[in-house]
Amino acid sequence: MTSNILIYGYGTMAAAMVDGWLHAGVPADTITAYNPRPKQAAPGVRLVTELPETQFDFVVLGFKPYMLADIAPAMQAVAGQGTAILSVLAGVDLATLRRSFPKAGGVVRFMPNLAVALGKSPNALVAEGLDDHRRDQVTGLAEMLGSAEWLAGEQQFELVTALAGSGPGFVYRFIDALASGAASLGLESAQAQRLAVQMVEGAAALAAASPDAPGELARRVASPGGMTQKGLDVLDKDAALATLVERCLRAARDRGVAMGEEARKQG
Ligand SMILES: NC(=O)C1=CN([C@@H]2O[C@H](COP(=O)(O)OP(=O)(O)OC[C@H]3O[C@@H](n4cnc5c(N)ncnc54)[C@H](OP(=O)(O)O)[C@@H]3O)[C@@H](O)[C@H]2O)C=CC1
Ligand SMILES: O=C(O)[C@@H]1CCC=N1
Repeated sequence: MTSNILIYGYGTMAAAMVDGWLHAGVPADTITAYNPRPKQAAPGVRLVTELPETQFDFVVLGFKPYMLADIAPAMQAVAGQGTAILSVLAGVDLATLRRSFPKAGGVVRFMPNLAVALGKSPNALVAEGLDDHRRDQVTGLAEMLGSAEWLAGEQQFELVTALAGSGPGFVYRFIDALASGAASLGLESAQAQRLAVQMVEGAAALAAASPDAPGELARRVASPGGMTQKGLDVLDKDAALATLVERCLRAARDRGVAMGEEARKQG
């Protein structure tokens, strides 16, 4: 792919996407990163602190959602008819993006997670105004970072963001809880953390490779009358874990809806 890409706001998420694209073979000299303050960019990537005056094929919005209304006016020069806007901004809907970039060729909500750096992120996508060629290119850019998960509509985008975008944060909490629980029960803490991380990596790889659902895999781990079932009984009592996780996803989703509302009012 020879398209040129502007990263607008080179923070944690955008830098991880750049790492993923470089790892997948995107030439570094096709990527320009704009950040208002100087930063170390990935090798070969041009980092600028003044916005270039040229137009780009893709512009990735990598700043915080609440900044959109202040930033968009200054961006019109880089986002013309030939530009697709790729927004990772949590909560910000297509209509707000469209209003913010009326001259752009199309707008895309592109929701990744930090595993993009390893090419292992599910990437949720919805778009407006893209022609078929651009849509194929967006699919290709997403697949380089993991997978391209086009959604039929935008209604559940905040829930998908809570699950697949925020999700690593929730899994890290669970890994932490496993490690600190084992440490409280007597295991050396660095060893507990190592074991917890490797166990989750293997368990996720097995779930990804298996045709069976996670529930069935859990059943297989739990030998009848054995240890695992006793542990699962604790998680399952009064649907404790399921209830907690649903509350967690609802809270994250509702915050996304609220952030989108704020961006809509400002825009
Ligand atoms: N972190 C994650 O896992 C995920 C994040 N997202 C989304 O990614 C976006 C960025 O989040 P994240 O990377 O975590 O946050 P960061 O704070 O790491 O990144 C924000 C970036 O925006 C830059 N910035 C600040 N002001 C401006 C400006 N006026 N113009 C251009 N850039 C500016 C910051 O520069 P400086 O550091 O110099 O202030 C920084 O590089 C958010 O919209 C979030 O919703 C989506 C999915 C997952
Ligand atoms: O916490 C956030 O708002 C962003 C969206 C998904 C992950 N991080």
